Amino acid sequence: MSHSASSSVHLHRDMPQIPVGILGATGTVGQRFIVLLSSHPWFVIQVLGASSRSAGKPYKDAVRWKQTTPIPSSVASMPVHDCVPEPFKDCKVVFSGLDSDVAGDIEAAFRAAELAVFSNAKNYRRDPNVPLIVPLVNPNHLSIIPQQQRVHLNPTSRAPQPLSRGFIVTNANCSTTGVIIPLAALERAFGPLESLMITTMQAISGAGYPGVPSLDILDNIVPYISGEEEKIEWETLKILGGITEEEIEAADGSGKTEKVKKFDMHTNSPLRVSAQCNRVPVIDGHTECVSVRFARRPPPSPQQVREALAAFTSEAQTLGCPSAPTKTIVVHEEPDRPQPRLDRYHQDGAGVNVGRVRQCPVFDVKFVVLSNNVSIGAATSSIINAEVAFLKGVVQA
Ligand SMILES: NC(=O)C1=CN([C@@H]2O[C@H](COP(=O)(O)OP(=O)(O)OC[C@H]3O[C@@H](n4cnc5c(N)ncnc54)[C@H](OP(=O)(O)O)[C@@H]3O)[C@@H](O)[C@H]2O)C=CC1
Ligand SMILES: N[C@@H](CC(=O)OP(=O)(O)O)C(=O)O
Repeated sequence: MSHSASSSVHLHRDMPQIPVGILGATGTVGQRFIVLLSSHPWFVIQVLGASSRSAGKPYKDAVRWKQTTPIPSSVASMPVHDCVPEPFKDCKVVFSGLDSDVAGDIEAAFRAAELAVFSNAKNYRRDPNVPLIVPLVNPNHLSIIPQQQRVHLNPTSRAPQPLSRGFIVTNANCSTTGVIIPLAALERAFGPLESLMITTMQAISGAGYPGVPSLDILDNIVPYISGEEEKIEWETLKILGGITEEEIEAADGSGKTEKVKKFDMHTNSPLRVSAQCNRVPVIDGHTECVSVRFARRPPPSPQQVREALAAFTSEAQTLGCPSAPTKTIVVHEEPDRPQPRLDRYHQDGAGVNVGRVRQCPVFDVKFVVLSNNVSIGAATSSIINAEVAFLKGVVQA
């Protein structure tokens, strides 16, 4: 596929071809899945799903294709199915780009049918047993999956039995994803963060297709995106927090104890986050202005921050995930970068761009982040999450 494939795929040349399905295959995120997966070294698109408006049609007739490359010939004539588990039963992984109005019930039905679901939708991000993973930051949160499988029993077995293969993994909101990668790099280098102020300028593709009416967004900025600020403020705590383990009394009345994992939501080092979100007339690429105060005093200098960002590597990269960017964070020195039109397709949109790192007279440092909302902000994250799951043996090839 892209950028990093040449450097890492050879490490996993023996990986068998893995059948995958896509839910919401006709949407903005679904189309990005099609483009990325059609040249993936391991994953092979086997089944496509969308609404009843699309089901029964060949993909090329169901989709309003908005990508800059043609529909891959391998999927153009594939039939679109309803989003029910049966046609997907042989898929090792199901990627979901479903509208959140319907993702909740559909993804739960797929999990119950023992399918591994990697979702972009917001529905299960707050679930205490579902990992919320930005693959360049916290793939270690996959360790909650056995607990999720114990809680959601297999409905087809006679005696109550945990799921053995079905689970849901979510990725984060696209603005959370862009900003959390440099923040994780700073925490790793300089210890806990104390306060964050984040102002976003979000692309219209974030609202799906057809999205925001042209008469609202041309020559304009809309200073409101429903639910977005709360998502950034809350998701940041779940992703940057670790997982704790507690011994509690087992619910079966036997008097035995059991270990229960919990997301710690950054409770040991309280982090205050304030986000303000704006929709701007850019097609792809979310820009975010960030000010950070560190807990440790004295704080790092802007130069130390630049060096720490540039040096940051993710576990996904060291594991050899073929879709992980070679450079997780590109640090720009030019005074007027990053810019969406110039920087959003660098590394196929799999990494993030940071620039304008400088002293903040109110907090400690401030900088600008640019991330591709439909790539690392959506489909690319799900794909890397699935790659990590295979490399860690969470999903068997
Ligand atoms: N766009 C972005 O940048 C990001 C989006 N997300 C999230 O990803 C998900 C998809 O977003 P996006 O691609 O923008 O949305 P779109 O509106 O572009 O696509 C929605 C998809 O869901 C399908 N769908 C709608 N209703 C049903 C139904 N009743 N049953 C089955 N399928 C249905 C549509 O199929 P059909 O064509 O047949 O109607 C389509 O394939 C959302 O949950 C969104 O919040 C997350 C991060 C970033
Ligand atoms: N709300 C984001 C895109 C999105 O769908 O977010 P979420 O996956 O958190 O619902 C935007 O409009 O740019």
